[in-house]
Amino acid sequence: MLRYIGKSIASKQSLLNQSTLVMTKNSSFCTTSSMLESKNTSNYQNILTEKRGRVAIITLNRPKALNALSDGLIGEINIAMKQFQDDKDIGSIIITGSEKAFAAGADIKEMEKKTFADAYNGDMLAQWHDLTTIRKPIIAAVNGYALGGGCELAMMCDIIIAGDKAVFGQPEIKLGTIPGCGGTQRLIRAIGKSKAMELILTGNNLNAVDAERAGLVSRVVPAEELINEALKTADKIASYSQVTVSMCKETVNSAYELNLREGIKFERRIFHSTFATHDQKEGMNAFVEKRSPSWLNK
Ligand SMILES: C=C(C)C(=O)SCCNC(=O)CCNC(=O)[C@H](O)C(C)(C)COP(=O)(O)OP(=O)(O)OC[C@H]1O[C@@H](n2cnc3c(N)ncnc32)[C@H](O)[C@@H]1OP(=O)(O)O
Repeated sequence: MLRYIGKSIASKQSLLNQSTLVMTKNSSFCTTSSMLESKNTSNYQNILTEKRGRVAIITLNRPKALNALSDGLIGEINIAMKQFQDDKDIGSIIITGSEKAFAAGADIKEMEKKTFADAYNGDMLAQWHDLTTIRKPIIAAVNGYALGGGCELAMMCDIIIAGDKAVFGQPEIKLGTIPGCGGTQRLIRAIGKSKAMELILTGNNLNAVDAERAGLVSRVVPAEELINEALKTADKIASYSQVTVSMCKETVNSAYELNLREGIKFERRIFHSTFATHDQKEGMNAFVEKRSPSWLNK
């Protein structure tokens, strides 16, 4: 499926389509308004975190710098992600920014004076990739600018939902450098070589509608509806068996690494292994008995 419709859409379809029928019957599914809320009380300087029922939300919070992704900000994202990864009550994670900017890229002021030795010896930007080790589904809810590292951060997530004013781009060429956090690799996989090459070589931006048409984002919603729409999707995913959701995410992501034959075989083996879980028995039995499933591996 990934090879036909792109990762952002494939992840969403794969994770959502498991059982629409079951979801409509599932009493544990809660609407965003009825979900328990708990706001962040920790000492983060650059992000806010909160829980809404089984969904965690990380909000980038450097408004004066348009959420430029400083080392400190990325470090805090990694700490929060790890905490939510370990939190059994959380089933999916949303990462978002402000109405003006998801993130305007890596922090240029922080990078400006670095030498090659600083960059190389410090393995600059390497810590960003920690995000890709998180096994719970991550939705990037993007309003405003997602440029450079901001676009790359969104592409590291599993699903991108865009507000209608969102703007994507890889403007590094204008700064005398190149994308350094997966942009040259992930963008080409998301939208194909010609479009990716044009964006990266010109530094031009892509608006939300064009980003959806190109397959970079799974859907576009009115800017003011972005968080609610992302929450509905995240909440639905979080209501399924967590072990199955993680298997699903891992299998979809394997299409990035494997050729078709290996990928199909890997998928079949993971599919087989779902038959070792309680939740496969429960899900199928609930369908047969016309009742809502009660997942064990929440
Ligand atoms: C991984 C890598 C290598 C990278 O990501 S490199 C960075 C790629 N990103 C970019 O090149 C985008 C840089 N930003 C911009 O082009 C413009 O800020 C935008 C996004 C078009 C918005 O323009 P405006 O609305 O006019 O806002 P603008 O006044 O430029 O920005 C507001 C503040 O945010 C700061 N800012 C914006 N993007 C920043 C960034 N990437 N790094 C550091 N500061 C940034 C900007 O310097 C300004 O600060 P100050 O008020 O102290 O001057």
